[in-house]
Amino acid sequence: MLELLDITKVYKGQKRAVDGLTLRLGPGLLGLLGPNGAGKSSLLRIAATVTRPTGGQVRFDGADAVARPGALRRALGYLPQDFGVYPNLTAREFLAYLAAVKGLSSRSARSRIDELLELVNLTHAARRPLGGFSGGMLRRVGIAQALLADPRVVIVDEPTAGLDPEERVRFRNLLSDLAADRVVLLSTHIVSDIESVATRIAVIKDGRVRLDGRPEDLLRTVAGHVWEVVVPPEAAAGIQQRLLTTRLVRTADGVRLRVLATARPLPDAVPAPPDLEDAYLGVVHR
Ligand SMILES: Nc1ncnc2c1ncn2[C@@H]1O[C@H](COP(=O)(O)OP(=O)(O)OP(=O)(O)O)[C@@H](O)[C@H]1O
Repeated sequence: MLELLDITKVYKGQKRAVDGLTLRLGPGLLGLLGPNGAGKSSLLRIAATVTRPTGGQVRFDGADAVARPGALRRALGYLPQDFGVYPNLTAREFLAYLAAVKGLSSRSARSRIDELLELVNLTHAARRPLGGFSGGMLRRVGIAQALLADPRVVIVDEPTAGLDPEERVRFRNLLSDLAADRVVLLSTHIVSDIESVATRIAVIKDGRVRLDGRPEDLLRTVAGHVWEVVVPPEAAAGIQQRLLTTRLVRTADGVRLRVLATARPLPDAVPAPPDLEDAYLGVVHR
């Protein structure tokens, strides 16, 4: 449905932010996972037709969405990373304004806005100016505006930044529901944001796809390579320098390290079942 084909993006005087990247998206939630600066936001801005790629094609239902972005824009809900609001408008006024921009009739906008305010848990704050909203509340307004026109394609850039744990869970579930019959593309550098909801994960680094598959494909890349070991606190730093450490927990007995290694890295190390965090770090540092 939405195809990003051999996309490159070069900003003036910079290295390639996106470097020949291809993703073909159908219904489901694709989690775009990558460290800071990997090129996630650049790619999402291109997919949302906000920025033009330096090279490559964006195709929506087979048609060129760079030359003629109208069809994709009408089908799109987009939450950019740096989402801005008008501080003097109330949540309801702001959403009504954006609904008008998107061409929704005022009657259907009104009921849709009620529904969305409820969905993002902001009904109680609907009549308050956005200037007084917390970061998490503003993020939820951003999510609501992305869903205004009942989009077929939902693109959200680091949507859980600033949300508290309860809001994160709520939001994960919401996106998972949406993805049942829509294209949902979500970028994050936090593995737990997409754990258990992504049907597909693309790990990107330096503007390239390092792995693209189901969560179980990602897990398979480190099967048999995850180890846990408890070491005295004074030994932990040295091991961390030598081995890729995916977790460190201080316990009463010492420091419990989780490390990636192709063979048993220390005599006391025991094998552990891999999780997505191990697999992601393994792919990024490979
Ligand atoms: N408008 C811009 N002008 C110049 N360089 C840019 C611009 N936007 C991004 N870059 C550069 O492109 C590279 C990729 O950035 P991008 O924001 O796409 O990555 P990201 O994976 O989204 O990272 P983050 O999670 O930090 O937002 C970085 O080196 C960044 O400095």
